[in-house]
Amino acid sequence: MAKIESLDEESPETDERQEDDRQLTYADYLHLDQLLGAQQPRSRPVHHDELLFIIQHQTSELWLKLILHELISARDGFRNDQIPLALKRLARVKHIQHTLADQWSILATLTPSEYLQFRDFLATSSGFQSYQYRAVEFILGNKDAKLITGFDHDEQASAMLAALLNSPSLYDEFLHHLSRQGYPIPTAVLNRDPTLPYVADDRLLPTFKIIYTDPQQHWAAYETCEELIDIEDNFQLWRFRHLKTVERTIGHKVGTGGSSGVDFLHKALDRTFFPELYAVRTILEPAGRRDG
Ligand code: HEM
Ligand SMILES: N[C@@H](CC(=O)c1ccccc1NC=O)C(=O)O
Repeated sequence: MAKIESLDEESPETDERQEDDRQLTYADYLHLDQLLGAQQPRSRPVHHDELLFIIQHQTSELWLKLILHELISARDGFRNDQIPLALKRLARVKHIQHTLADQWSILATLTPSEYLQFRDFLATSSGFQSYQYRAVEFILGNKDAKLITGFDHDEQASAMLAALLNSPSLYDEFLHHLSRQGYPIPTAVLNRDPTLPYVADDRLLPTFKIIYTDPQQHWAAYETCEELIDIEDNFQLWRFRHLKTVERTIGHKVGTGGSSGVDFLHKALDRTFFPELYAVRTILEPAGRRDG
């Protein structure tokens, strides 16, 4: 993951760093000059509300960066059978997701009339080109190799997306973990091509039914399944709030990214990352009526 793991690549030797530390200020540490210099409205004359639009997106990208960092670590946790660590990571992801969902109310103060006054200056740029958003979708299992080609001009983004496309998703690693714990997981699921979108497999349902029918006996697996459901639930809330914000701002106009806009975003709501965790709800029965 080029972007994530290169954070300390350029750390100076210890002596040099101690020298620097004596003068380190708040602004230095946080690179505020770069951070606060990165809001550059394109509208002319500059429209008052473009700053809101830019900051809403930049803060979203910062939180997406942290979500990705935590999800990669959670996936490692599953891979190494470290469930408490994975759950710790997912707990933080859920808090960030709440912040991201709540933050839509700030953008909702942007009226259609205001947005239209600077929308043309955005030209063909679109949230569709957010590679960190795509990376989060990939690690959660919503893979689509076609979507990588849009980032050919950005070597680091392409490398990160290719790495995530070609490696198992969070859910793939969870299923491998369950298999190592002795839960029956079909070989076809364990050996699936990780570059393809995950496809629901009903043969997993008996395993999840066992876990959900007797949580006390299967607590770690049960708790983890529910954490994953929370993550998907929160993700869907973000998608829904995005859709409703888009609807109140541009109605059914086509998007700057060339899509149909609201209708396109509506279809994304049908995507599920963990299909069997939802499907198991339908086949659950009250305790005492356990047929297996
Ligand atoms: C008034 C504000 C916004 C409007 C009108 C808007 C509109 C749209 C539209 C129409 C699309 C479909 C692609 C296209 O044709 O452009 C889209 C996609 C997208 N937008 Fe926004 N958006 C807004 C704010 C945001 C914000 C704040 C974010 C945060 C990062 C965001 C992230 C995304 C992402 C990630 C996609 C791709 C979704 C997918 O592929 O499933 N958008 N947006
Ligand atoms: N797709 C939006 C434009 C838009 O929202 C946007 C433009 C540039 C950077 C981020 C954006 N946000 C989400 O799509 C539109 O059609 O108005």
